[in-house]
Amino acid sequence: MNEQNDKKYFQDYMNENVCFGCGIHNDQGLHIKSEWDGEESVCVWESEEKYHGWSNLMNGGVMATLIDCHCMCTAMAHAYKLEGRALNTMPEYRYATGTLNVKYLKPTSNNDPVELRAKVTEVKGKKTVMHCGFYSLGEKTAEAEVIAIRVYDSSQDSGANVFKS
Ligand SMILES: CCCCCCCCCCCCCC(=O)SCCNC(=O)CCNC(=O)[C@H](O)C(C)(C)COP(=O)(O)OP(=O)(O)OC[C@H]1O[C@@H](n2cnc3c(N)ncnc32)[C@H](O)[C@@H]1OP(=O)(O)O
Repeated sequence: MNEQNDKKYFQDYMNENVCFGCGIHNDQGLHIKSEWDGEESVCVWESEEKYHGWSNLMNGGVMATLIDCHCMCTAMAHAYKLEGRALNTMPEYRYATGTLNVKYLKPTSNNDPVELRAKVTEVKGKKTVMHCGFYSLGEKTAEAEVIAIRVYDSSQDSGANVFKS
């Protein structure tokens, strides 16, 4: 078996995740894959024709979704890391977007893979603040300030929690 096929990403540990951007259980989704590169989390993603904005440029909403999901998954992985435990351990945490502030700096080509690099800048209680750079051919074409809020903790009663499903 190809070594690449054995590789696991943050999203592979998110049970029951049907999210359009990061869910492994969404057949129509973007299927982003995030992993650590030192203190930063990295996601490389290739566009398809259905995600075009202009014929040669990426759609800005799709870019925002990539940033959003990469950062929510990064917040989750970072929380586990802070607790010194692996992603396949309990309790499970999930994060939702509180704030997503994207600045589009330059047009982004559809034709080449894009790279997202996120870094956690602050953790306070259930809030994780991140900066995310969005790169095309090594050039930064967008950047974002993102705030994730922990909305699910499997060790707590989730009876009335809408984020459980
Ligand atoms: C097992 C499960 C399976 C499912 C897997 C699914 C995985 C899916 C992954 C999907 C990924 C895709 C991603 C998606 O698409 S997620 C979908 C889009 N996002 C939402 O729907 C979120 C809707 N909003 C809410 O539910 C609540 O307002 C949230 C959860 C955001 C806050 O909640 P709550 O009201 O309880 O919070 P708190 O009052 O205790 O405040 C706590 C701290 O947070 C600070 N704060 C509060 N609000 C905001 C804000 N908007 N921006 C910045 N900061 C905010 C606040 O000042 C305080 O900080 P500090 O004062 O202490 O410093």
